[in-house]
Amino acid sequence: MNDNRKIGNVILDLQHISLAFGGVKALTDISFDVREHEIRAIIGPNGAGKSSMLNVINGVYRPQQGKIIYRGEERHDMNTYAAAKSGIARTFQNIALFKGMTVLDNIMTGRNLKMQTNFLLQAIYWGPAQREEIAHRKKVESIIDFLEIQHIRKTPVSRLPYGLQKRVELGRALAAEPEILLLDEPMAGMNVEEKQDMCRFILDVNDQFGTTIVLIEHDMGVVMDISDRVVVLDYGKKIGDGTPEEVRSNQDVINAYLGVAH
Ligand SMILES: Nc1ncnc2c1ncn2[C@@H]1O[C@H](COP(=O)(O)OP(=O)(O)OP(=O)(O)O)[C@@H](O)[C@H]1O
Repeated sequence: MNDNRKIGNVILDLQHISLAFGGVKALTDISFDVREHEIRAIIGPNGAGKSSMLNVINGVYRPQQGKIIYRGEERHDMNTYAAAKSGIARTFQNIALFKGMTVLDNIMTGRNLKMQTNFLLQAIYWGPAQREEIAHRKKVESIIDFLEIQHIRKTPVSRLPYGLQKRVELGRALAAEPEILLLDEPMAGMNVEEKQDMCRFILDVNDQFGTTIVLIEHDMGVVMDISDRVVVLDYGKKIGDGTPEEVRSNQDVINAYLGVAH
């Protein structure tokens, strides 16, 4: 096992998070933490609040109650830009790529936050801007190699099968060199072979780059196989939290998945 894989201290601590949309309580008093380098899954039946939780973490929604401690500091006034700038990248349930652009250019857009020179500076100081561009290209090419998509680097995304589009989306998130990678249903709609590939890449990202991963996934086999710890939501409340074995034997979790009335 690679040294990067050693699970470290708490990097993200969510304390008593509550979020409501008008009268709909999407999240009620949810607390859990995420440790450095771990793979942390959020599971739960439809409408349980999983996406809302991810949206709170990356600043799309601001909870009405609760605290978010990231790297030891309480986060205030978070928005998606600030979250991305602070090292939190994400992929979406529905692919959000520029369909007409090539794989290479899509992944390059993931470097935006890392770019120092703006357009004016690029015009005046062509040399440094060009050096920066070369460095970004190198990074993007290394991600393309890592994800084994060299053969499609110049292909427009719209021409790719679904599984490969999901891989490109992962590539774009990785281009930001995130500390925490949020994956919203990374295997949704995939066939068995595509799922196996995606599992391998997620484990490799975690292992080789040491990236902390928080993922929502409906495929229980996958979740139990690759996660270090799992938090379970149901109707916006936390009903379980622990290792896959602990969660699997938790009666509240079993009831929620079997649809037992509360
Ligand atoms: N923008 C919104 N406006 C109003 N209600 C919302 C909004 N987003 C989510 N909700 C509601 O909050 C609750 C939790 O939804 P959320 O999408 O977080 O669940 P989920 O566990 O991700 O579900 P799924 O597995 O179906 O994607 C649901 O009742 C949903 O209808």
